[in-house]
Amino acid sequence: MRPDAQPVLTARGVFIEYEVDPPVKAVRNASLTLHRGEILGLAGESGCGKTTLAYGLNRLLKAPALMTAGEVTFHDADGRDIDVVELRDESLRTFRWDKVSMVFQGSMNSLNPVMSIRRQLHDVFTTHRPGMRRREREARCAELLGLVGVDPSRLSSFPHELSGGMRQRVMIAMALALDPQVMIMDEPTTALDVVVQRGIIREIMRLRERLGFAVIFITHDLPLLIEISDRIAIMLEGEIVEQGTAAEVYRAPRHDYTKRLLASFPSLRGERGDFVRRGADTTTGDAA
Ligand SMILES: Nc1ncnc2c1ncn2[C@@H]1O[C@H](COP(=O)(O)OP(=O)(O)OP(=O)(O)O)[C@@H](O)[C@H]1O
Repeated sequence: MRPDAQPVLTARGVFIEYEVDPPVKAVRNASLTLHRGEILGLAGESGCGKTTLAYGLNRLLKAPALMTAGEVTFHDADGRDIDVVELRDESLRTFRWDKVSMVFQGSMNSLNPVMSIRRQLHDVFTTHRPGMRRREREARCAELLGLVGVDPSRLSSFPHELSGGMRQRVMIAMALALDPQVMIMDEPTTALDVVVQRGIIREIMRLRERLGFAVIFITHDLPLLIEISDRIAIMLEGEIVEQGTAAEVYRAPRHDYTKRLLASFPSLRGERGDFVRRGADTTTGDAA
């Protein structure tokens, strides 16, 4: 984490329930702070509430999920604080794409199969930047694809003509389109094979360096988080039981659950950063 980093998103005392019978208390008293430009890893076993919390932070919860208590504040780059829980309609829509965007595991399957990549990327701008001229939009769409390692000639392709990894890169390009200050990534590469995963994660790290957005990166893959995160929050049964720098969590875990989680990954050796640094360092043309 950069030592002078200011908070960009804070959550305090968040409780989220699924109002089913009996009710499921999926998130209990969760508090976290995301600083500008940092990567906060959120780890924990399946069902501990990671996705529910992420949806809560981005106001994507749908019935029967309900945030029953808590505060979520976005600290905008212009100095304003935005009460995320209070956002409605247009202001909520703007917030979601402009300020905070999200990439999730199944994102790549949410591309419209009968629309070209060009049209889908252009749509983001026609909706959110109606004043943008066509030529400028086209240039920006090509630039975005280039940023995520997909050849801009792919603008003319349809989703089925791209590999899963390329489709997920397109979704990351879309999430980047409006220069968000925060990206929430929920298992963004889990459905992809390991080599493709590595390429995409390296790309995300590079983009973060270049564009300066902060990331909440959610996964049950703790070794990966230790490699890429500035700080890590560990979730257990709806609660955040431990938060610290990646080095603290790795070297001196405090909570029993964190210790068990670490012990369950015998591969946890080597220096931090190996994962991202290993292998080819640049991406040219199409990536898988
Ligand atoms: N629609 C729903 N109705 C009732 N309970 C739900 C619903 N969706 C999720 N839950 C429950 O809420 C809890 C948290 O689920 P959540 O998906 O947030 O966990 P997770 O940590 O993201 O898991 P995974 O790593 O498997 O995605 C779980 O107990 C889950 O069964």
